[in-house]
Amino acid sequence: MRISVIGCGYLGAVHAAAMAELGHVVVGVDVDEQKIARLAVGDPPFFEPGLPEILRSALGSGRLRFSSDPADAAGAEVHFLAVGTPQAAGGHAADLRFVDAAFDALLPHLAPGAVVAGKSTVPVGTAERLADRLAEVAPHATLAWNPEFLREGFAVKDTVQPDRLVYGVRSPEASDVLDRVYASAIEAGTPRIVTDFATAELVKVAANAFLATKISFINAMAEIAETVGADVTQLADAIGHDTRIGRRFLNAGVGFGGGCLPKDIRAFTARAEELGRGESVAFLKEVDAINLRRRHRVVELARELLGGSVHGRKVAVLGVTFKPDSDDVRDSPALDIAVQLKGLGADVVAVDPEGVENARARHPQLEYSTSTATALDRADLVVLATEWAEYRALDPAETLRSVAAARIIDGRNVLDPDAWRAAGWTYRGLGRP
Ligand SMILES: NC(=O)c1ccc[n+]([C@@H]2O[C@H](COP(=O)([O-])OP(=O)(O)OC[C@H]3O[C@@H](n4cnc5c(N)ncnc54)[C@H](O)[C@@H]3O)[C@@H](O)[C@H]2O)c1
Ligand SMILES: O=c1ccn([C@@H]2O[C@H](COP(=O)(O)OP(=O)(O)O[C@H]3O[C@H](CO)[C@@H](O)[C@H](O)[C@H]3O)[C@@H](O)[C@H]2O)c(=O)[nH]1
Repeated sequence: MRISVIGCGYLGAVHAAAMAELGHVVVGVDVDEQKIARLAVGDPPFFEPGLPEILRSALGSGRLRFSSDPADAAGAEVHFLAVGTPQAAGGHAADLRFVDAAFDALLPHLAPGAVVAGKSTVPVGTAERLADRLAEVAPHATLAWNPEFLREGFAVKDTVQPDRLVYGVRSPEASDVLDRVYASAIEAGTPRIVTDFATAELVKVAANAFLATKISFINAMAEIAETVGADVTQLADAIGHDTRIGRRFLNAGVGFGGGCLPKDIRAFTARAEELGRGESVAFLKEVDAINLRRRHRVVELARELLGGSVHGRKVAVLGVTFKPDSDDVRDSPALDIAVQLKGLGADVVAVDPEGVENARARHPQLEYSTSTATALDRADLVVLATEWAEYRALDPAETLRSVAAARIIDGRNVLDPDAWRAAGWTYRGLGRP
């Protein structure tokens, strides 16, 4: 099939390359010419495992190209909208300017029968508004909403083998077109839910709200565990054995960040308030508040371990990305902690295998390194903030030789407290003794 993908960021670039790998003929369109130039030569502008390989393979096959001109999307049977929907400046609602601009730019290029399939995460009601506009301006085309559930770090696998497909449609024809796009996943047994626009939009934000709530639930338990000397990791293991609860997304620590969960729960709350249903999701404000408290808790612990003040003390912050295997620093708890410590006068050196460039662009006031050894050298305190494999694998005895003082805060509860204490470290986790 001929496909266009409008917006080639973390979602769109992977979607475009994966669709071409599956045999479709794809054009990726983005307003960012630098991004397009890099993608066109097989050099992804961000880190995502497996993306360079499928990108180069798809470009080599001749089935994938990139453009900054929306006119190049003309002729596609399906146009996926994958532009950003960030938190609006000064508020909590989603900023839909990019969706509207991309949609408007696409309108003159829609062939008869074309399907415009929204992938971006949007407030409920957006699809209906866009469908009404389409009916006025390009009645020969159809709108569908096809939310995306990929996780960064696993984006290629999640795109090719999604857990489920959700189509918000108004006609069986639009659903049939999407079935042809996803034929290989459907043949492999991927469940598919065909529904209306509002349900499709809500499925996406409900899924992220649930995941965020699960994380904040366990972090709330961590707060209680800290108070009574209990161990939240054992608590999570124990409740996670109940298959109704499940162990996944019960890792207590510095909390959730990224370009999705934080902004999506805030936008959901803002939209529910607009609809006069703010009370239905009022708990999401608490989910957000618990999440942000965990970052402050690390800063508090740092002060405590350094005798009341971090001023002038060297703190090695291990990790700046919001999760491992990504270079994404949007709303990253790790970076926020580094910034807060720096704001209190600490001599912070932040280290990360992939995220330093993005972090520096946002917070140039911090000192960065890509070398763990440099960061650890004569540190008064080590904060493990993002659980990259190389930080999880640190050897306590060897690490001890680099630092000025053996103090560590394990912000992700991934180290073995006994091993670190046995090597002479003052170890503090979050919600574990
Ligand atoms: N990142 C994820 O893991 C993920 C997963 C599922 C859903 N989503 C949702 O997908 C959407 C995109 O997220 P992202 O993380 O890829 O964002 P991103 O910021 O990485 O990418 C958005 C891209 O859209 C481009 N763009 C903006 N205006 C444009 C226009 N008028 N025409 C063409 N391109 C334009 C930008 O230049 C940018 O490259 C958001 O709604 C997000 O919530 C993201
Ligand atoms: O037990 C856990 C699990 C995750 N996290 C944190 O939660 C955040 C989000 O993690 P994850 O969901 O794996 O990353 P994303 O790539 O942001 O993916 C989420 O957001 C995407 C964008 O909407 C959705 O498509 C995905 O389904 C949804 O998982 C990260 O900061 C993690 O460190 C925890 O603190 N504890």
